[in-house]
Amino acid sequence: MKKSVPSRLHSFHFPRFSFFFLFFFPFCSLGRVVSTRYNPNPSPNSLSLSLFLGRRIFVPFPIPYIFLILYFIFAPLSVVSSTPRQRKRIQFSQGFHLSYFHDPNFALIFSEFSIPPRMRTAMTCAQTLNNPLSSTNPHLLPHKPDPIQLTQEEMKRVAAYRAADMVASDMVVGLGTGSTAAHFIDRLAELMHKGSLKDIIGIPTSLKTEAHAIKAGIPLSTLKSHPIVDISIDGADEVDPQFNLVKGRGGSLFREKMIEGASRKFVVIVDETKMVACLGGSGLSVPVEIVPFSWKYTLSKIEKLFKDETGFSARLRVDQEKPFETDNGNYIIEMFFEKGVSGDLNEVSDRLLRLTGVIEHGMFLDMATNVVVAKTDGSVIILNK
Ligand SMILES: O=C(CO)[C@H](O)[C@H](O)COP(=O)(O)O
Repeated sequence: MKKSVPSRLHSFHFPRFSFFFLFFFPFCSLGRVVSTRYNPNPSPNSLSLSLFLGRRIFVPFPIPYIFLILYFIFAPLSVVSSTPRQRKRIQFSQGFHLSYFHDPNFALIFSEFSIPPRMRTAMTCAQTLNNPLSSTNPHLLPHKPDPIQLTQEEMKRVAAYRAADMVASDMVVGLGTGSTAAHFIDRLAELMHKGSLKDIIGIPTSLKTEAHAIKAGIPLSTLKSHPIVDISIDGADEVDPQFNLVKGRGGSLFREKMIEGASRKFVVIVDETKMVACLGGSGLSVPVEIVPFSWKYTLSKIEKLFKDETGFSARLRVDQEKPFETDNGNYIIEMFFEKGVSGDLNEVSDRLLRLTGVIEHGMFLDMATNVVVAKTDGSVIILNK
């Protein structure tokens, strides 16, 4: 059992001066009785010993009664608190407890009602400090809960849910691919089923997303039927300060770039770990989709293009010892930049796209209109172009 710390704030110790009332009452009241018997104009301070004289006790003089009342309130308590006795304690839930004594003269005697330490601390702080958290006295501080630390998955969900608020009824919505976009699809479906969003049409950016959206009950269409997309919401692997992105580590960069490029608004949803100073700066791959035919030729062309880039390397993406295939039946070349992609990104993009065999690359330049960034503390920042 925790030892409670005595404090004026959390426990009330009854005064120890009740004996004063015990003795003073008879002197006062009987002084009045005696004086009325022997003296037609009695003084209230006359001394008498006849404490229990029936009717005569009801003298119209208030002071003895006040002392009597005070005595009955304080005497038992002061006796207890001034006499060393074994204290008993009843523990209630939530940390409250009641201490008491069993005294032969006064039976059960209430002694102390104690407030739980956590409430006590809060009270202490509330009384002594304007802002308890700014106190320099650690003993007065309430227990500071650890700051929220979201996992990366939780951050992805936070960003996705926030972005779902940007969708309105009757919109054609580009549905991204990846784990962050998957949270968005779940949320979108939830809002549609609740009736908060009506008449949504989704355009999936991959076969995986298509399957997910069908399962979630989102009506789907294609870019052919809906060439203008109101809003696309998708994750990214990297976001630089100009909202340029690296996408496609999930392998869906071609369809993503097409659908997101056809969108009035392209909202990128990321956790804060995806924010980089320059593309490729995370040290992870920048993907390029290429045709499978003579892929080694295309790989060698890419290597030649970046031969002056220190620490550059490129390789074919493999999945279970076989070349990874995109939804379009193509391969992916993964490019690695030791210090990020240098030079003019548009120029780098153009040179890459001119290489025979290259279909598309994962640098999404000047496409995103908004970036929703979830932070580990649970807050969300929305960056608008
Ligand atoms: O571009 C993508 C798929 O092609 C993804 O959006 C990107 O890889 C981010 O994925 P995740 O949300 O799982 O981190």
